[in-house]
Amino acid sequence: MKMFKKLLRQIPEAKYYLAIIIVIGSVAGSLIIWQDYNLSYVVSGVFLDARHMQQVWPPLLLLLTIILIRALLTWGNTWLANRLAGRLKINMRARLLTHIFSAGPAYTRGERSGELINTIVEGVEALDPYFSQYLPQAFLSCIIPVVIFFVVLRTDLPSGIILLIMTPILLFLMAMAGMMAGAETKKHWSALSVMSAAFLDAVQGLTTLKLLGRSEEQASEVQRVSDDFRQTTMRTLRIAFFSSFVLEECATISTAIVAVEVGLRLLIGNMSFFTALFVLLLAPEFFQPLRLLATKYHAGMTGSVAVQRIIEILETPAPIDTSLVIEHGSKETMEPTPFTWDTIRLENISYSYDGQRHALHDVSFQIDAGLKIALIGPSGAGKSTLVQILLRFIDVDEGSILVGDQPLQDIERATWREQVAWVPQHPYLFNATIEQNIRLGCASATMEQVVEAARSAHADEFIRHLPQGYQTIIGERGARLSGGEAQRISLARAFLKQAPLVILDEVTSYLDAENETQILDAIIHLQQGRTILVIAHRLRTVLDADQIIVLDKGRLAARGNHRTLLQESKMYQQLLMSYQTTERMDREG
Ligand SMILES: Nc1ncnc2c1ncn2[C@@H]1O[C@H](COP(=O)(O)OP(=O)(O)OP(=O)(O)O)[C@@H](O)[C@H]1O
Repeated sequence: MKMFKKLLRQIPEAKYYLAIIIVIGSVAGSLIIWQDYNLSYVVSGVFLDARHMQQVWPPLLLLLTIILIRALLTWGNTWLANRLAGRLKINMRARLLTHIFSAGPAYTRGERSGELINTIVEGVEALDPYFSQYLPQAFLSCIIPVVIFFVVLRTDLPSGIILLIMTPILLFLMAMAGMMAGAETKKHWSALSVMSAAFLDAVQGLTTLKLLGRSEEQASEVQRVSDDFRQTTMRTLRIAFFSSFVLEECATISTAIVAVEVGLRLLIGNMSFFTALFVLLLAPEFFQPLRLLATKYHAGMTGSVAVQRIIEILETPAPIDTSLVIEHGSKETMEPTPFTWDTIRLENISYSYDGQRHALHDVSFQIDAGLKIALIGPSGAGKSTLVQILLRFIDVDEGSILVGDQPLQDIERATWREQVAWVPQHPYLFNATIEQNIRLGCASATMEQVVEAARSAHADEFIRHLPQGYQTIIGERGARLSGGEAQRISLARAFLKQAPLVILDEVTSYLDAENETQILDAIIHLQQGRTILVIAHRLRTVLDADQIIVLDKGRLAARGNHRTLLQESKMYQQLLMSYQTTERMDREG
């Protein structure tokens, strides 16, 4: 119930839809009493009181009208429920995606992508039967039987008492079924998430697994989790079918008891035929909502587990700004915002992912506009964390970052990100056309500007040789491009964005000579007139830098230019030696 309230808080309009569905459902459900009343009147009038057609014509007409109204109300309710479910799914998927984008890579790195995808696809899908069937039925099961009970009680006290005795037994059985199904559905959901994650891992890591000769082990792991999933599915379905069967039987027996009691009293002349027939018609209707609820129980349980996970994701603290930023993508314009700065000062910043170990500790340095800063350090030194902070995917725990005189945290994320272009080591390319991929740098750019950016990134030539040029679809993650080509598309995005600060994670993987020359050339071109912060992996980049920042185990180990660091920093000397060795090995193949 708590989760349900939280979900309704996320989607307020669902409340109104649900209220209308429940009101219409209650009216349609209650009309059955009137319908049964008229039916009993007509049947007892014709068979026992030998009434003529003219005498029963008005109640018969009324009966047909009620049946028609009920049919219309039920149809309208189904339409409304499906509409609510459809809107809800679209809304929820958008919210989840926006939230995950907003929480940024620091969040997704700590989660299994397969599990997140499962929640966005399957979890949101499970909201459909939950909202359109289970929830309205759960409410109607509380309303309609109560109304029918009071009508039966007023019409015939003994039958009312039988219903009163049978109801707690039925409710107890439902509660038992609910408890068993609840625990099993949770297991079922987590087995589904584990299976989705395992499949995604296996597909994404296919090349690595094949090369290491481990594909069979991974296949048997996938087989194992699939088997787990099959078993939990079977268990959940067994419970669902069994509980549905028990409830069905209990409702049938209860109706039969009322029928026997009414039949006996009718025989001994203790009851009128009209009352007996009316009570007999109402008794199954009393149990009908609960029976229907039992058939929707499984969908309801799956939905409520999915709701829990969805709320958990949505409640993960995320930055206030929910702008959608993909790599260095700016949202709208190429126009520079009226916002200038000449320095970025990092003052004693610290950050920890888990609240225990510092990924960055007490780091201070300054980035002057127009200069090229190289960031170096051994693996795990905190370079990527620093970049994540500057891209505002995470905020510092301690210390401050001043852009000019303004604290970075006070600048709206979207405004700040318009100032920054990010060229990662492994750029993410979407399964879209080349033009659309470059255009992520600036949505409103003209085609000429896109081509110009591609030309500056030395990408135009190879693009023109592709079958459909700029309109070629490049496959998931740019599967149909080489590493160097993907890198040049990413650089074209950065050119298109025209941001004053470029953050660059230099390519380390081996590129062929032509690709390497073109990329280095493009980077040099990109650096002109801009401030550059580069996670350097090449000797030449380090030597070219105006300032070098050396990080080690999250701390600032040294800073200065090449000449001073060579004399003063042992760490720097060691890093230079390791760069030299790597590059020599690369050259020697
Ligand atoms: N999402 C995360 N959750 C928890 N710890 C993390 C996370 N990302 C990084 N870390 C830890 O923070 C520290 C700094 O990592 P970071 O990725 O910033 O280093 P790096 O210098 O970029 O390393 P590399 O050169 O290998 O990419 C490491 O100890 C790493 O294990």
